[in-house]
Amino acid sequence: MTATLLDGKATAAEIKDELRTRVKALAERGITPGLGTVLVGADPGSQAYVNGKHRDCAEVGIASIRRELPADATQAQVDAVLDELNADPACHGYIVQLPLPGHLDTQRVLELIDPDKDADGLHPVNLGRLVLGYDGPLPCTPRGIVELLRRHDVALRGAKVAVVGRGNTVGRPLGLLLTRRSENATVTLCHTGTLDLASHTRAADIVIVAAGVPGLLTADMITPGAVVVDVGITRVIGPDGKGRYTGDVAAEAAEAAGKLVPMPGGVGPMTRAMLLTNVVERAERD
Ligand SMILES: Nc1nc(=O)c2c([nH]1)NC[C@@H]1CN(c3ccc(C(=O)N[C@@H](CCC(=O)O)C(=O)O)cc3)C=[N+]21
Repeated sequence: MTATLLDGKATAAEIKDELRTRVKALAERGITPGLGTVLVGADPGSQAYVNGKHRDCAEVGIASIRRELPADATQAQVDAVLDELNADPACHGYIVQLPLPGHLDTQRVLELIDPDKDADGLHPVNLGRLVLGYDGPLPCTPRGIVELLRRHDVALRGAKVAVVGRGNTVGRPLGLLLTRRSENATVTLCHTGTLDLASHTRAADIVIVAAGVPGLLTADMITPGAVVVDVGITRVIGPDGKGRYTGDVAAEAAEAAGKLVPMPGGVGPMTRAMLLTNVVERAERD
């Protein structure tokens, strides 16, 4: 069997079309949504991601506010940029590109973001709102996964979902999102240390792998026909000596799935579309 691919790139393009309409409606009210990015250092991967976000903004009519600091920026310099964006009425939401250089305090930085401008939905206040079931910006990758499944009629209500990975950006908030009353999935939150991990993934209708371990999910770990979502994105050096990104789902597991959200072309483009959505939603409340 060959899995049906759920095309995140095409779905993200649909969402961007919808956002373009909403941005036009905002323009009639004299509002231009603005997304800020803060990049510290010159890591080529991070630069590429940030460039992608600004391209996305241009496509839908969101204004880009770009702040770049050198790799040796002091904590005080970073703090000053966040103070400035928090105070800037043209900036409806912003993100600080992670990971930050090791000498900076990531927790402090994330806590300095005004929770109402937290386009990533990763501020402790917003993760707390998610726990409590209050409204707030939702984390982009979990929201993107739920939106992609919804738009492809993958039922969550009553589904058994195994999430592999308990990180703060994907696995843990995804478990919270999927168990909300509006989704009503039954979630088993696993990690690479879970005893007999395969027994949990085999029992699931939907397996979402976000562990950052290339090839972790093998064919014997799923029930044939299951829905499989690959969230892994790890840079590896190929046999040709060139760098490339690889997911957490082994090729044979991708074959055995009924539906597959692939990497690339799946969760990544949806994450970016949800970042734009968070900013437009915030601007609509102006
Ligand atoms: N504060 C913060 N927020 C983030 O959301 C954040 C971050 N830091 N640090 C790094 C990770 C990684 N990330 C990706 C988003 C999209 C793709 C993506 O669109 N990938 C394409 C392939 C690459 C491309 O075509 O550009 C795909 O999967 O098809 C990848 C990775 C967001 N991150």
